[in-house]
Amino acid sequence: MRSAKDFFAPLAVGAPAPVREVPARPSRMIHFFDPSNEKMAAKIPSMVGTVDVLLGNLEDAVKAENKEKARLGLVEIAKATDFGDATQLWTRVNSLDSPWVLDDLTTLVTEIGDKLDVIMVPKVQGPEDINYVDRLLAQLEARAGLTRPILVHAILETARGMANVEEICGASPRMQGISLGPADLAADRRMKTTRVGGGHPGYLVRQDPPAGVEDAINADRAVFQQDLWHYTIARMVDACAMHGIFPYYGPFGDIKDVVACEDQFRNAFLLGCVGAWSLHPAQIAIAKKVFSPSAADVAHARRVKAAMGDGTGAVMLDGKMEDDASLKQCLVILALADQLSAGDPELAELYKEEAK
Ligand SMILES: CC(C)(COP(=O)(O)OP(=O)(O)OC[C@H]1O[C@@H](n2cnc3c(N)ncnc32)[C@H](O)[C@@H]1OP(=O)(O)O)[C@@H](O)C(=O)NCCC(=O)NCCSC(=O)C[C@](C)(O)C(=O)O
Ligand SMILES: [Mg+2]
Repeated sequence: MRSAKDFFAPLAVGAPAPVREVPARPSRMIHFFDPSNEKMAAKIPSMVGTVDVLLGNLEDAVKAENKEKARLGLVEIAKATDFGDATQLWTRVNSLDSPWVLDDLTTLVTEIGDKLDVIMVPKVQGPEDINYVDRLLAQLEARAGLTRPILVHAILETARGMANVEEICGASPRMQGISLGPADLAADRRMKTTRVGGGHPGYLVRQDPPAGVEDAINADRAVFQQDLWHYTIARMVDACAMHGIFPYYGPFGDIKDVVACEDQFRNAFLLGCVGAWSLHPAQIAIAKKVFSPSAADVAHARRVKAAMGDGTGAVMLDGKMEDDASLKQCLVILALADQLSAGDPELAELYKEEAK
């Protein structure tokens, strides 16, 4: 067991000191691209400033024969691109049991460690996986002479990872957040779906048989599709909140179904997630819309704040009781609105106009 006193000590001589608090930077959409795909890679420099996070993916969805090309392609893009303040650069390395991950980490940290904000680690099973990456990153950061630590993001995509999610979140001060990996998690749990995220028409609740009708069992009865991911996302959100790190919905594979994508993203937003992945340019605007509070919510939060004075007691507003706890929810919305509008003049204008 590591002593609490040592938790914030660097894990290698010469490595930068770990962060005490994970920086809360906008990350409404983590935009995935394959650096070995020349057409896709060519678009990346022009996307800087239009997305919160650009993520060079080296793992699944990159062909085995392209793993090295993807790694070197990411190095080239990172060296040639100024990401500015508005866009972060992340990567997803190959899984820890793969033949590629050691070279992924060694090459990326030593070549472009100063440009990389976060390394996403797939298929994390428990805190031991984070401990391994934590020490290795410290050694590589020291070798590269980095002055700020690279943060780590875990993907929740195994049943064991799910069972250990609290320990994973608390395994290192580098832990920045967790994303749901619904496709691998479904396979590992032996769920009987064949999709990348989203719902399923077979997972439903049916209205009771109507009374006083012949053959009531077979009568027309409304069905309500249920959310397959509710338990998983809610547990992930609690684990992240408990450790002061950020939860994210992951990918929505039905690129053409922009309506259901928006619904899935919004469920995650309402439950506490700060962002989702965009796999295709069409999903960027959806994530931006969903993970930025609406102007109406911001205006309402301001009214509650004004009505609540010193923040204690209870008041009536539009027929509803507001008190210390509803004010706290409103302050979450206002803090997010302030954070996002600081880097986005359009949002700043939207929130300002509503306030009038
Ligand atoms: C879905 C695909 C195949 C459709 O690709 P496409 O070329 O067929 O689509 P398109 O509509 O024809 O593309 C239009 C234009 O957009 C470009 N484009 C297309 N996508 C992007 C992009 N992401 N970034 C930048 N540009 C992009 C594309 O190159 C094209 O350019 P063009 O107009 O010049 O011809 C493609 O979008 C893609 O490969 N996206 C990334 C997929 C990916 O990263 N998957 C892995 C993450 S999900 C996952 O791993 C699961 C998880 C968590 O592990 C677990 O649940 O277990
Ligand atoms: Mg996966």
